[in-house]
Amino acid sequence: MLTNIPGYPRIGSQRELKKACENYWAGKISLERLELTSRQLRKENWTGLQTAGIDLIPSNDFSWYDQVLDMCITLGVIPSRFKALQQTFANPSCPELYFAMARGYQKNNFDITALEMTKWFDTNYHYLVPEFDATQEYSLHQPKCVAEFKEALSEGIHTKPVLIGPLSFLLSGKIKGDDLSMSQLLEKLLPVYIQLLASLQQAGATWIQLDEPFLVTDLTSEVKELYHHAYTTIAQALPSLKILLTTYFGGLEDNTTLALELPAQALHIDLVRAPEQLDTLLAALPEDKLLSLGVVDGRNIWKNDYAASLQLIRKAIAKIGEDRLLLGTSCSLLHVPYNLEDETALDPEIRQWMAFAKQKVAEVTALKRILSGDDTLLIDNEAAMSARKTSIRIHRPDVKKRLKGITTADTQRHSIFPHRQKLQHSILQLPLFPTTTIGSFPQTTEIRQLRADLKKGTITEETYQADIRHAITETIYRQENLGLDVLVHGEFERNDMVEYFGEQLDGFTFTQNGWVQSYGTRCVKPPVIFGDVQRPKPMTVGWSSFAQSLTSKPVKGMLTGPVTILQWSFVRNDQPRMQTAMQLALAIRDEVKDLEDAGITVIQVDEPALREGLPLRKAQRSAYLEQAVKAFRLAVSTVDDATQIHTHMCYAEFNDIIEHIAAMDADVITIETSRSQMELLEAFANFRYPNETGPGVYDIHSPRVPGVAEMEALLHKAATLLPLRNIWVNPDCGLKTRKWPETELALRNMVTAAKNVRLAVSN
Ligand SMILES: CN1c2c(nc(N)[nH]c2=O)NC[C@@H]1CNc1ccc(C(=O)N[C@@H](CCC(=O)N[C@@H](CCC(=O)N[C@@H](CCC(=O)O)C(=O)O)C(=O)O)C(=O)O)cc1
Ligand SMILES: N[C@@H](CCS)C(=O)O
Ligand SMILES: [Zn+2]
Repeated sequence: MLTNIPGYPRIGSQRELKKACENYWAGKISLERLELTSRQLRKENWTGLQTAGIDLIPSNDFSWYDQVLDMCITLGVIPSRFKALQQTFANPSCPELYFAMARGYQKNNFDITALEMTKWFDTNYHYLVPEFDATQEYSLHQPKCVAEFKEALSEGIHTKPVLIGPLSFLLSGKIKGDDLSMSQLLEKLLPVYIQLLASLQQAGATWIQLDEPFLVTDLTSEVKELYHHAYTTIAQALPSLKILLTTYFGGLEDNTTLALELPAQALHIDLVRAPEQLDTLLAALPEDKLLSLGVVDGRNIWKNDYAASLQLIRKAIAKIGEDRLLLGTSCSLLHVPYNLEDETALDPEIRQWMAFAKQKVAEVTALKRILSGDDTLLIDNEAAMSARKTSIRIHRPDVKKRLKGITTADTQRHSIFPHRQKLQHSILQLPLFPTTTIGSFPQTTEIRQLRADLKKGTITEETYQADIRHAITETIYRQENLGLDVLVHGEFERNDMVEYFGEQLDGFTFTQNGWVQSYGTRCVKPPVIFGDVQRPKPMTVGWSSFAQSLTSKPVKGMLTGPVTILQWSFVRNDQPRMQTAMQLALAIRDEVKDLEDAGITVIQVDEPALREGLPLRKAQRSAYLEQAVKAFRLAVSTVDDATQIHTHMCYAEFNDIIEHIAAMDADVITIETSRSQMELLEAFANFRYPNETGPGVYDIHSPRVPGVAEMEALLHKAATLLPLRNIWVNPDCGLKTRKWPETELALRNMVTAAKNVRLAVSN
């Protein structure tokens, strides 16, 4: 039985890659230095996996920014707006084009927007969306997967190159224009894929992993046909290729036959998300196919329950024999932190229930050793499992009792929206097209350093608080000078919009170095929910009240919603997720009430991850959405009609969930729309969404400063889609990743654009 890891984290155990890339962008280090760090990180991963005893060690799971973008560059899927830049930087080893596609490019007389970015399935990882159009001609460009395979070989390590499979690549992208069908596109891409696979084979690769996570989603018959066509064509062109067709994040369900019919030598399945699929697969597996069992959870940080895993593995052995089985993690370990050994401050009781990437790899090999008779490993594991089940740290009867007592009235505002809107307009007295921001302002090195100093003990809590108050004061004045209508305090006291709340709630613990890549060089440190959640005391009221005391303009209270806290944490797996979400909702509800009592008239409860949590299968979606909406409503419905509730969402498509967005009944929703040129707003228009809406007018992921005319045009477009009195003006998302100069310029342009549009509509 071979052991198989579908992918490993790449940011570096001490975030070395993040630092190297950011220093390269800032001109502080050379390309050679960035490449050196990258090579060191790859080598560390490969040797670590080899030492652990893994047979199928992934390569090409490394990326400077994103693996989907890597594939775009490799196959030449480059939007026409980058062509001139491509010619300017003709040297293939120059990463200027690569980073420009990721981050936009606004220098040397170029002004090019980045590729759109969106969620990778139901994860907090974001990928860059490939743009396909009829004019593109595809060909192989700098195939990094070949280079990395050879690099590993030169280190004496034979790896398994990992590529996104042709259909998942195609389905993760957007076809621009009506003159290119999916099948035409596939016809153009396939020869280049084949050429790429042939190059890998020529370089000596044996197993090649093709990731096809779309196989766990609902597929049309056209797409199923394309799957057949693509894989048959590849197999005919390269009959000796050993393809490990890899699925994850769910079960194959109605795509089981399809997945088994595709000519691949092995199929990887996720038995953490969908253990029930094992029986079907074992019964239907063709005799010449191998099955890779993903039994160790690649999406969470809990220790593997060996007894449960062994039951699945033994069943598979009994049916098809050890030789036809591979054993591994459910998906790439990209979604978990590197190494639990680095966590010296974790409570030892909770720590013994956990496993990070390095420990998960060890779990895979341990399972194999137990199968060959090493029972000691099993005994330790059983002790950890039973300690967790019986720990008194987990259960709080008062929380469970409060949850049981929730009534429908607790999830409903007192009056319907039109009544609330009238009241709020008369109190807030805002102009048409009111301007606001989404909450965070630049988290400068100085602000982050303050927190680092506080942690190290080199400054006192008093100094920290005074310096944060100073940052808030400056930011309130900056916003007043810019002429914004509804202000924010800037979120300077927060390391992260979820971790900050996790640190203050009971039932959570948090790590020192549990970083996980979110997009590009941006990482998050998800807190860990291990038990019943409760708010011991107010979390944000002091900062919000202070900010409000500085100005006569409304300052939005700023909270993270229950579904987003759930989605961006590592969640306990001993009760249904939605039960945890409702506990979180009660904690946020208490905070909302305290903010209102403190005189905050506008309160924003962010739910950017509401869509991320959507089940991948349509049949399970409405149940999830009903519960998610209920959790949001429970969190906010405690307020009076006069208090304006905002919510915010980014990285979301709204077409298929718009009725649930409406059911959230937030007085104002701000959304990310600029990268898609307001395309996302059409869902709101088609549904005649009744409440107020702030479609983002500029992309905050890029340092690029949008011009007044550009934002004005977007607002005019919004005005054709929504009632004028309902439109707010704001960026796509928070500004924490930006620098102050570009932020001020962009916001000044945004306020001018709003003023121009006000004038235009009043004439
Ligand atoms: C809105 N988004 C978020 C998502 N998920 C979250 N959990 N949070 C989000 O905000 N998902 C969707 C999007 C993804 N977007 C982002 C945007 C920005 C970041 C980001 O900026 N990440 C930071 C790390 C943030 C943080 O926790 N900072 C801490 C520690 C900072 C640090 O590195 N300190 C240094 C010392 C100080 C220094 O020299 O700078 C150190 O420890 O070495 C803090 O501020 O205290 C990032 O840099 O990646 C993430 C997702
Ligand atoms: N209030 C948060 C929302 C991010 S999705 C921010 O502004 O950063
Ligand atoms: Zn956002």
